[in-house]
Amino acid sequence: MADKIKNAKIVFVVGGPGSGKGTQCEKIVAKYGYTHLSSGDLLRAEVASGSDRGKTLQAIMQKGELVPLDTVLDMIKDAMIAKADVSKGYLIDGYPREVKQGEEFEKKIGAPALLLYIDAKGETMVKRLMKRGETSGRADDNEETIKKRLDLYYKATEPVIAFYEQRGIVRKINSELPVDEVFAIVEKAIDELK
Ligand SMILES: Nc1ccn([C@H]2C[C@H](O)[C@@H](COP(=O)(O)OP(=O)(O)OP(=O)(O)O)O2)c(=O)n1
Ligand SMILES: Nc1nc2c(ncn2[C@@H]2O[C@H](COP(=O)(O)OP(=O)(O)O)[C@@H](O)[C@H]2O)c(=O)[nH]1
Ligand SMILES: [Mg+2]
Repeated sequence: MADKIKNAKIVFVVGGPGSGKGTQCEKIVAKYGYTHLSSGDLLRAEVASGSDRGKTLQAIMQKGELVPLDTVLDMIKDAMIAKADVSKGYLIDGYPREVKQGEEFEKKIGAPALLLYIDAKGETMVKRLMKRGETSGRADDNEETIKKRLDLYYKATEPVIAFYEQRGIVRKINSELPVDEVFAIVEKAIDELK
């Protein structure tokens, strides 16, 4: 089964909470027909299902912590296989969150061709998340959890970017700009892949 996705084009989309990963991914899907897999959305779907596993996940996410690596990776892999026949490429949004997650992904699935580093200032991310929290209904879009998510991002996820920079596949995207200007930079990075 996993053979089906062995040669797939894989793009990691990494950035802090509220940096604009999901927003840019939607635009990439519209223009390039890639399959968008947000690890956070997959986890939230499991929570919404009301399963026992979902209940455990909910508690972890509400604290702003990371769920066990294997749980997320299995979900991503299953979702990738389900789309293998129609996918032009995969946007893996919000993963890897730590270097170990990247290493395991490569062992079980394959290597990324590109890492889009969606970069915004800490204060920008907090502002965006507080605004999103007014309507998102997300249990983790509150001031206390946002602070923990940001701290964990700087501690665990920024090293992921350094790790892939050595491989020359990181494109840093300034997401302080308006959405369409950010996308213009994203387009260049995706076009280079062809
Ligand atoms: N690989 C992952 C992805 C997510 N999570 C957990 C911890 C996160 O705090 C929560 C929500 O993930 P999101 O990617 O949705 O959250 P972010 O805050 O990073 O980004 P966004 O603003 O896109 O929701 O799920 C995790 O443990 N491991
Ligand atoms: N000004 C501005 N706002 C953005 C941009 N990208 C996202 N936002 C806003 O920031 C919030 C978080 O964006 P989202 O895509 O959910 O970020 P993610 O957490 O990285 O997936 C959303 O409510 C967006 O409206 C951008 O490039 N510029
Ligand atoms: Mg998102």
